[in-house]
Amino acid sequence: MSIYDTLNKEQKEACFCTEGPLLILAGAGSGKTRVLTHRIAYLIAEKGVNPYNVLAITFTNKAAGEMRERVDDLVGYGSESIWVSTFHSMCVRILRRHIDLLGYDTNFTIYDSDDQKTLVREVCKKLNIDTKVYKERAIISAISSAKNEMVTVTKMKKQAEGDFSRKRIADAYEEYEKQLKANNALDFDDLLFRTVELFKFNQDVLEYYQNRFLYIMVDEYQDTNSVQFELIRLLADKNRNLCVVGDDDQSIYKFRGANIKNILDFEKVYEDATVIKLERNYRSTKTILNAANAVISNNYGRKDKTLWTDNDEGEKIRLRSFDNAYEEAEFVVDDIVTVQEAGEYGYKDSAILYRTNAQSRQFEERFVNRGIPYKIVGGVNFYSRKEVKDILAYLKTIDNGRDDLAVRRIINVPRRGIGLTSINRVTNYATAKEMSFYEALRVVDLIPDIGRGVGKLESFTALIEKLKSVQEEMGLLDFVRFVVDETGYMEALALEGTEEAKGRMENVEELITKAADFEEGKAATGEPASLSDFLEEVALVADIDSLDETMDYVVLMTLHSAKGLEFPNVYLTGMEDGVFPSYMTLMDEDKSGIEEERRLAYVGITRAEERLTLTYAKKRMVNGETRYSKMSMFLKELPMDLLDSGRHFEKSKPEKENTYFQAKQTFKQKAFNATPLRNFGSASEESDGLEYGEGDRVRHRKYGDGIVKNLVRGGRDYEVTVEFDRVGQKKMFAGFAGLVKI
Ligand SMILES: Nc1ncnc2c1ncn2[C@@H]1O[C@H](COP(=O)(O)OP(=O)(O)OP(=O)(O)O)[C@@H](O)[C@H]1O
Ligand SMILES: [Mg+2]
Repeated sequence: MSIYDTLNKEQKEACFCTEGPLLILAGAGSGKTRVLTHRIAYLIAEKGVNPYNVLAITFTNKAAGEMRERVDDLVGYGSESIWVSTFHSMCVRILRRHIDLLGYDTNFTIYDSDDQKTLVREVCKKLNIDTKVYKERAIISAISSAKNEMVTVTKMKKQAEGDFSRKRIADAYEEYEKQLKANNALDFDDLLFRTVELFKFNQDVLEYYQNRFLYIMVDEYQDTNSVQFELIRLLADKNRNLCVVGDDDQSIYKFRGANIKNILDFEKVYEDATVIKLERNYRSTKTILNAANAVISNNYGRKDKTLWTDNDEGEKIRLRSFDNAYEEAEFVVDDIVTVQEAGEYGYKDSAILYRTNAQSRQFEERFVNRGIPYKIVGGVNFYSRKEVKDILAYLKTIDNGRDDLAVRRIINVPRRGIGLTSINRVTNYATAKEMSFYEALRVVDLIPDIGRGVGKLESFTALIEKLKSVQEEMGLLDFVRFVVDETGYMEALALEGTEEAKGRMENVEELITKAADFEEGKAATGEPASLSDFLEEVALVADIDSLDETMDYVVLMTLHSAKGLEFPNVYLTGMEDGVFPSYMTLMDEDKSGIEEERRLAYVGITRAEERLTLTYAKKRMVNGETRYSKMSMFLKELPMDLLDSGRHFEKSKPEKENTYFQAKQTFKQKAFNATPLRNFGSASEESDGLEYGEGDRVRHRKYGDGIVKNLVRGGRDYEVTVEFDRVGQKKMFAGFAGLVKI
């Protein structure tokens, strides 16, 4: 039996159609991603294509990793030489090699949205732009849209002629670009835009990549934007072996410039394109699929598609209403526990989906109280936390002294008595002399009015220089540790002694663990782990990438993050008009907003394999205000015969009330007993939350086996000391360590 026998007729056709442009247009769960994987395998194993000549683009780094693994399973060799990556990672890789052609250093820094905000604030200050009139967020989004549409500063200025407020935005864009360049930094949108520029103005570089990428594949094509399309078009121009897969019904990133036209017009751009439709869904029960089809059929202007499945009818979809968000969360968490205890679905089989990140809190609190392992994807991204950004700013300063934002961020963190006046003087001097902030610091004694601050500034520079000088001699992990110690960062947190400071220390530890992982990963491929590479990886990890299927935890995330994923048991929560669809889209005259929300509902419903629960609350706090809402219009679009809406009527019966009351009591009892460990999976329901004790042998995913020497209870967690067989003694927080008794 060959590996392709597991594909149906249309899937096989798509898999074997390797030459020329190909559009695979198909609904959710029809095996698009699976076909891509098999197609790569086919190219390599059957057509003898060198893996080096294959480029596959996925939506997340995690999906890229999975695709590579699957190809490896299928073919058994070569998967490491395929370029499987997100658009952003691909562009970083290309720019690191060639961006000097555009006048940047190849060790450029990547700015995230926080850095962008800081920069825009500075730009507004410099240009005297009133941020009450021109909101920072609006400026950022105008710049971002411009870049996604490949509108340069010059072009925007031209477009803005005669329009004062657009001209102000264009001015801001210009200054923003100037500062980015001066900082040798790129924002996320630049990664794509600059790569397109690189290709457009350097024919030989473009040709090099055209000759390399003989076969190009793009997953989740419906969410590509103009600049991404241009990039693909340029790369595929010579060989035209371009295969894109997508579902116009799942286009949900319009707010990030995704252009649904890219998929709808594919056949116009590539007139000779083969189009293959996949109509059989392998993921969901008939009931779930029918519900999804019913909802999406309310959208206009879709490509006609029918999706069917041979799977079972399955359970009815449960619809539940609640008086408030508190009860909603209680029900969902309770239900997850019930099916887990009944042995029906493990924690990791259950996913809670919602429209906005803020909705996670209610669920999170209940999970913490009851000691149930869970993981929030999104929300406050680990890498957006202050302490993590601080340490990264140190590393950036060491790696690329030209990143002024990074240097200014940590010059007085921890406190060194360097005041704003001194910092401003250095900034002014740097601007006047057209040098970077750090360069100015290195010649600080030349700054005329610097005054008494000079000594402190000099010792800061001395510290950085010292760190730079030892960097070469140390491995990445040791170096990051050294930075954390030498800068006094951890010590300052330890001195604070608060719960919050302790949480921050844990996050710094987690960053160190990340460095260890990174070093190990590189070691496995025989490459050195450089600081620049590490910073690059960190800059690009989307939160979804941290999802680890081997861990048994409930996953919580927004509908946007859930794209491409599947779970046996799914809860779609907050199904209220004003929440989902969002208030903004409801108010809008233009119905395209509602249609986009409806596609999001379609994405949500089609994540479920077997069991789907839809919930809504009549009352909920939104932005600090109590809001009363009606059930979502999308719920009304569901055929009644697919729904089981029974139980919420029962709920008003006194008997049921009692059960509720009792259940609440038990929760309280448990909450009192449980140790609120963090959401890293090692929490259990026992009062101490740990399955090992002193003297036990345990296993750590990085350090291997060892023996527990000591366990000290801290405020939120245990500090465990383990003597590892391989690496000696290590101290760690239980909630992070993921130690398993052996
Ligand atoms: N021919 C097949 N035989 C058995 N299982 C299949 C087949 N094709 C796809 N599947 C399974 O169906 C599920 C959905 O497949 P996949 O994720 O590739 O769909 P998709 O079209 O990419 O979905 P989405 O639109 O959500 O991204 C997966 O679990 C996959 O393994
Ligand atoms: Mg997919």
